[in-house]
Amino acid sequence: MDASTFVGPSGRSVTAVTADEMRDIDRVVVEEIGLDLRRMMEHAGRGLAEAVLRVRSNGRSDVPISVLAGNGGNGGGGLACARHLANRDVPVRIVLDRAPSEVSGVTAEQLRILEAMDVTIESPDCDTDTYTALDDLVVDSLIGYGLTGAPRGAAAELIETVDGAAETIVSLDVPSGTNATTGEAPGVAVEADLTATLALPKTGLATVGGDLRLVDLSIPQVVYDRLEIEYCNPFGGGFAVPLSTR
Ligand SMILES: NC(=O)C1=CN([C@@H]2O[C@H](COP(=O)(O)OP(=O)(O)OC[C@H]3O[C@@H](n4cnc5c(N)ncnc54)[C@H](O)[C@@H]3O)[C@@H](O)[C@H]2O)[C@@H](O)CC1
Ligand SMILES: [K+]
Repeated sequence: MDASTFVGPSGRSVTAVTADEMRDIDRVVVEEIGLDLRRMMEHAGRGLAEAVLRVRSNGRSDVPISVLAGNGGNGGGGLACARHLANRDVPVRIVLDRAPSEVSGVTAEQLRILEAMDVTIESPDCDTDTYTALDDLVVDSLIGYGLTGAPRGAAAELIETVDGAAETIVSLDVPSGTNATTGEAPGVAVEADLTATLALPKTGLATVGGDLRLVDLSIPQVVYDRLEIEYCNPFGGGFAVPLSTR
């Protein structure tokens, strides 16, 4: 992928990375720098919430929000976002692609916080009609760069439902069902109006529709230097920037 495909507001090129390169970045950040997933997930959740609130303030200021969440890092970022929304009295509910008891790791920690806040949490064992009646504004955090093969099970059902039901979809990192490296969809995929992608754009986003926003995870320059990935802080004095493609 041509490194100049993505352009920040200053007109400067922003390097795109494959899923494998992003995994390498995550590994160096965690293992060599000590910036752990919990911390980065908080940045992801806040950046996503800020993007969602911008969309909602743009003529949709009273609309409730459904946050679709999977069990991985992508779902955890969506759950952290939901906390910020609930803290601002935005009517928000969580729609999981599995039972709450099957959510694990750091993502389960995010879920426990929402349970303690009494945020509504639905899962496939809920009443079917309720489960699939999504709100007009949907946050898609089912699957990120960890997609393997065509979406299956409840995740696939939710992707199909959201594409038909929601007026506006904001996806985290990549639209769920889209291969982050190639942009191809091996099965159903979310059609996002806006994708809030994390740290650096993923190469596959070059061929995906909708607007694009880059959210800072606070990954230091040294990480990119160690991996010989060209990086010049694209955020300026802020923490998120719109990206365009060329
Ligand atoms: N620096 C980072 O690494 C951070 C990453 N975050 C997010 O975490 C994501 C990566 O996390 P993970 O590696 O846990 O992976 P993902 O969360 O992208 O995907 C794993 C989840 O997707 C499900 N899944 C994968 N393929 C599926 C299929 N075909 N059908 C149904 N379900 C499927 C898996 O069961 C699992 O629940 C990134 O895309 C990013 O959005 C952020 O939340 C936090 C910071
Ligand atoms: K997603």
